[in-house]
Amino acid sequence: MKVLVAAATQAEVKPLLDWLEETKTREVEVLVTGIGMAATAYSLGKYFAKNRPGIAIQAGIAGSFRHERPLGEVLLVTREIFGDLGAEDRGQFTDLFTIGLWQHDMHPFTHHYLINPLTLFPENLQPLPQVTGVTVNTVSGETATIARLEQLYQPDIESMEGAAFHYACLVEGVPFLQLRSVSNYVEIRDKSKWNIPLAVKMLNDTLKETIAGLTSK
Ligand SMILES: O=C(O)c1cccc(C(=O)CC[C@H]2O[C@@H](n3cnc4c(=O)[nH]cnc43)[C@H](O)[C@@H]2O)c1
Repeated sequence: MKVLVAAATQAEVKPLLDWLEETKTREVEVLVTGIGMAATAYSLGKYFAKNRPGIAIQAGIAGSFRHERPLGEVLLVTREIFGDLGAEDRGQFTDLFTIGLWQHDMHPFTHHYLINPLTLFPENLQPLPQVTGVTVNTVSGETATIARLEQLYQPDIESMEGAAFHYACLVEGVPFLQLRSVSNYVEIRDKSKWNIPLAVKMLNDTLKETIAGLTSK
């Protein structure tokens, strides 16, 4: 089966790239989409216009709203939402559903979430915690922003690409998985507390296992 791995940056999937080279795995294509929703949507749209993978896997690091989740933990994001697409109305954020520009159950949304139906689930994938992701253009670092996102959407993690990936795969009918490892907590910004090397290592260990199962390596 042809597997697409989409990542925002090459650094997030470098161990996987090295392993694919070592094992001479040919069924896997890695697409470095760039950071953010616009770059991800453009890159995936262009890719799907010419290619039809059996499964697409988005792999990346993320911030966790849940402080009980240890840094480095790998999560399967099964529900996504756009976190800052809307309008400000007298100091209050209102999303496109509440404004009425989008309907809650319009395709590909299910009650305003982008839900992975998990039509293809690799047998060897360890039972990872299934979580909800919110996707934003700006990494949240203010108490008011964090409280707003938690109150509106009850997210477990935050990324800058997840919802764009779910949207593209759902519209194209491509089975998909979003794997994220926790590199930091969503809190008042302190980059010294992030652990990107650990998150990248754990993410890539899970990615290799998943791909080995899909390609019988
Ligand atoms: O140095 C920075 O300020 C910085 C900010 C965001 C991301 C990075 C990266 O190096 C990785 C890019 C990737 O990371 C995801 N990410 C990680 N933590 C968060 C978060 O708390 N909120 C949103 N996104 C996060 C994101 O998907 C980026 O594409 C460096």
